[in-house]
Amino acid sequence: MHTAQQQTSLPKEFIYPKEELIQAQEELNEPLIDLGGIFTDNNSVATQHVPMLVKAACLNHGLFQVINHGVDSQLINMAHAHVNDFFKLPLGVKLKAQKQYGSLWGYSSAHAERFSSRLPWKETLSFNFHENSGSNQSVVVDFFESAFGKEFEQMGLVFEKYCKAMKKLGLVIMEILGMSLGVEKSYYKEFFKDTSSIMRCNFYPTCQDPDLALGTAPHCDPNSLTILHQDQVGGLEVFVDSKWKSVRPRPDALVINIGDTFTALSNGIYKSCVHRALVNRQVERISLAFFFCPKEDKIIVPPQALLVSGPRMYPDFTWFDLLNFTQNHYRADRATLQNFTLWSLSSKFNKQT
Ligand SMILES: C=C1C[C@]23C[C@H]1CC[C@H]2[C@]1(C)CCC[C@@](C)(C(=O)O)[C@H]1[C@@H]3C(=O)O
Ligand SMILES: O=C(O)CCC(=O)C(=O)O
Ligand SMILES: [Fe+2]
Repeated sequence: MHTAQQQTSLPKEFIYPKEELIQAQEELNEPLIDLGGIFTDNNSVATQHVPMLVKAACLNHGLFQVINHGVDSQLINMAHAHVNDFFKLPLGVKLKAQKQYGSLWGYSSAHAERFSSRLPWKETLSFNFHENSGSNQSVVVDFFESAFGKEFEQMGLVFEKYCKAMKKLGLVIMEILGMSLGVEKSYYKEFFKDTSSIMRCNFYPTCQDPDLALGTAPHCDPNSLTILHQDQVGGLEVFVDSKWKSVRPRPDALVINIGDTFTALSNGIYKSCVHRALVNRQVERISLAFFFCPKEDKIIVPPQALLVSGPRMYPDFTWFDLLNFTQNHYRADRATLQNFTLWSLSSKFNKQT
């Protein structure tokens, strides 16, 4: 048990073991990648330099930042302003969309509906994003209006636009990732064109004892790619070379990290980034995470070009299977993909016998 436990007013559900709380002493030296001017007239990536930088980061730790990414800075600011206003609303309003056990959508305070220890010091608002072919109906506006009422239409419209911009950028990154791995340029871009993704707004309140709690515990994102915008407070850290390193907030940049599903799609070549978020005593923090995911029923298979030099590292699975694992069987952490692999192999084995 933590020795400081008796001297803190922090509820014990929020206290993490001492060894998980060692703070970063240095900044991550991730590449800051300029996406300005890398496209040809038909919107295709026309430089080898960017894929080379991306490759180095993804072989090493799985995180890089991009600038001149094409997402309107006003849109990002509006998204942050709406999120700030949302989390300042009375609890009763936020609870209109209370996240239910077994669902990913809605408002959650500390994931207390799911877990009872190592609770994260955060509130979250999560919703689904996909583009309905043939329909003008926006899933995002629908979510806000049906959860909170017509007054939330504007927030829904801002986030609809934000998610569309994230999807567009996600597809560009997929092209860059394909080039960097030496596979056919359009392979991953095609694979993800019908993505159904998860948008999550994270709000980290100030914490009376930030040395005992975590905003988000160490984990790899189970999805394929995460595009994150953090405010200027700081708190995001990456585990690399057996040390925690902080990721410097840059207002004009988006943080991109590789998730477990992309690790599987690259046959284990690219690292899913181990990261966490700290909290602090002085100032609350907001981050906007767009979890870029494959369509739920698509089989995750690496391209043939990555299979010539060695065996398959992971079994066939779908995003539906891995998502279900993280929501119903296992709390996502740094070993999700490894444990999912063991679990799915043993459940297939059990089905056969
Ligand atoms: C599929 C998902 C599970 C989580 C939300 C999305 C993508 C990231 C995952 C998460 C953020 C990883 C850390 C643990 C987690 C429980 C959290 O702190 O929010 C994870 C999400 C979740 O299961 O809700
Ligand atoms: O808030 C952050 O900086 C990171 C959040 C995160 O890792 C997540 O939501 O998956
Ligand atoms: Fe994450």
